[in-house]
Amino acid sequence: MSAENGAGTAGHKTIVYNAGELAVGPEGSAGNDDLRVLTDGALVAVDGTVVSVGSSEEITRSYPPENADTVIDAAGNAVVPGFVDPHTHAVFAGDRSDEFEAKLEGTTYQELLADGGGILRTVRATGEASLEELVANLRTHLDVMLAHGTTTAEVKSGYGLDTDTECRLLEAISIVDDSHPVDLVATFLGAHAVPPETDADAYVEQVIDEQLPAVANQGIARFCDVFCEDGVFSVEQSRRVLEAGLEFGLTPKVHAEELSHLGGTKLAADLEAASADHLLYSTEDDIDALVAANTVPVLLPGTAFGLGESYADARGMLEAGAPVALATDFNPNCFGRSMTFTQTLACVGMGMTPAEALLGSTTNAAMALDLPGETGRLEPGASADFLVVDGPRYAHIAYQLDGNPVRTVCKDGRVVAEGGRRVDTDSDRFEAEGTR
Ligand SMILES: N=CN[C@@H](CCC(=O)O)C(=O)O
Ligand SMILES: [Zn+2]
Repeated sequence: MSAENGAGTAGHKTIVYNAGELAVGPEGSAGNDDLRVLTDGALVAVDGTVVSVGSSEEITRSYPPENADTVIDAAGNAVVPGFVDPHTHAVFAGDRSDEFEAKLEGTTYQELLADGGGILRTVRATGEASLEELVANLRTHLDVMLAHGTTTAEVKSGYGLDTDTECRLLEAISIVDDSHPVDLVATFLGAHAVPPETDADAYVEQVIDEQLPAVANQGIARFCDVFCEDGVFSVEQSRRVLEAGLEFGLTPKVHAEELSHLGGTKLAADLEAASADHLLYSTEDDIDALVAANTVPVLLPGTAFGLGESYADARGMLEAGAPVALATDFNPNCFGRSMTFTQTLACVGMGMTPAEALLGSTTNAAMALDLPGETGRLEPGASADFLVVDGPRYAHIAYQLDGNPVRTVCKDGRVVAEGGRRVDTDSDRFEAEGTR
């Protein structure tokens, strides 16, 4: 279906045509605007930037496919923007699949954590891992994310809980960002759990006095996040960390109202955080505060699904005018790397429409990461990060229950994954397997 034909002169030209539907992005600036869809659509990009979108007829007349370097005949399948996953904990070591079994038998997430399991267990395994192992693990996870359509992802530190390991995690993120097609945004999450035999207040001081200056000096993290939760960090402790992060130029994010209602959503609004994430126990009042502060609600239906909890009130948030974003929350407690499964859960579990789920996985997710306004769209000026879906309509992303509905992934106008596998951009295999 795709071909690299080496026809280029100046600038690498990419063309995709015969898209049953081409999802361009929201009609307006973002948020809850309707999704703009072109039928029998096409797109052309030069050097990784979209220069034109329109009907296949118009585009192939102005830009003949034989003059392009990367040619994709979508053969009637839908084409959508690459997904932005705005909340992951994808850099860690160790395995917690036995905790999945324990939870099925009734042990709660909080009980595991209080017993030194959960996050603290991953912290022990991560502390023993070398930088090379962390880099290799992260690459493996990103290959899977990419093959499921994620072209930009946030990755948090948070399994270090000491200065050296937190910085090592951020370094791993930076190394992989430089050498993997998925664009990464790094978040510092030193306040992810209280280390064993440590007083929470004393640990908060350590995060502020030791970890934050080292992280700021390293210059990799853009955001500072906190797990604001009963039995983890209080609203006041969270505020101290986030305000200190702001002084170092790190924009706040908050894990809020995941397991109980504590006040993290209002804290996020008060600090004009980029996002407040989880929100399973947020109230209408909390959501109004987020909307007024332009803080993006990031919902993680995979976590609720895995924990057997009720989902966040996505419909209430959309009705309140919030630009609901979606994320995988990929971590050892929620071992899901697929933004397509996330969209299925958003639709079936939270009553979002496939269009809302797609906007939540593209433009709204980009807003949660303060990315430039064109991110997550297929309009002139945007990066040519797009997916060919296995089906004629974009609704197939959320509709298909049996695997990976993403056929082809293009990053910056080049094919980087096909048939569920990452491929080498420089390879010539598309000439052999292509349509021409
Ligand atoms: N809640 C805090 N952090 C993760 C879970 C991390 C873990 O259990 O390892 C989350 O967002 O769900
Ligand atoms: Zn999280």
